[in-house]
Amino acid sequence: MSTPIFLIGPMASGKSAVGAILARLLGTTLIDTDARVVAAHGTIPEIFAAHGEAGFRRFESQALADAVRPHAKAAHAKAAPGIPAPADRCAPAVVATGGGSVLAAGNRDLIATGFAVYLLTDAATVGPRIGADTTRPLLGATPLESWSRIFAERSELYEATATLRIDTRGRTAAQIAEAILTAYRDAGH
Ligand SMILES: Nc1ncnc2c1ncn2[C@@H]1O[C@H](COP(=O)(O)OP(=O)(O)OP(=O)(O)O)[C@@H](O)[C@H]1O
Ligand SMILES: O=C(O)C1=C[C@@H](O)[C@@H](O)[C@H](O)C1
Ligand SMILES: [Mg+2]
Repeated sequence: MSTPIFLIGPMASGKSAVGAILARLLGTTLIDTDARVVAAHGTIPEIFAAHGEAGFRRFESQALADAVRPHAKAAHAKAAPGIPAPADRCAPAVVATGGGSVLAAGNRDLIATGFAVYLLTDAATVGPRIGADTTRPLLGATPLESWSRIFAERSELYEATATLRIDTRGRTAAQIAEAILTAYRDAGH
């Protein structure tokens, strides 16, 4: 089983958009943990309203664990004597994480089992993307101020969790996906 690719980074950095292109390049479909949480539990604002941020984080951790479970199973089978190794050529899982997934140590440990790509960006770049945002409850009434504060709080966690950091500023999602694929291959995956 190939090493899974995890995309990490702040809200609107492009994890879902880049992930969809990267997955297509690799011949697989994107696993978007936010989308899985929404499919199972309702919209993100609804979840925050009903269960608080803590409830959302529990669903997020579960979605992340479910995303990597097939990989962990295959890695175990490979190590177990007498069990044939799974095909090595299957496409790696591409996982777009939620922006706050790095907050929990358990999530960071899971992400560290794969190739973790930090999509670096800044307030000037995401400003136009989050201006009228109603889908990200943490951004509230002053999205850019909230984004900047949250980014400052988490920046070190993104850096520490990443295998690779990509500066996404001034690049299209397609260019970023291509750069990740090249780095992933260069790293021997
Ligand atoms: N490199 C890019 N250039 C231009 N637009 C981009 C780029 N990357 C993403 N976008 C756009 O920015 C918006 C936010 O991107 P996306 O939803 O992928 O962010 P995200 O990191 O998944 O955010 P979240 O953490 O909230 O899930 C989307 O409209 C997307 O199409
Ligand atoms: O950065 C965050 O805390 C979040 C990012 C989004 O991906 C969603 O997971 C949610 O809006 C929270
Ligand atoms: Mg996303």
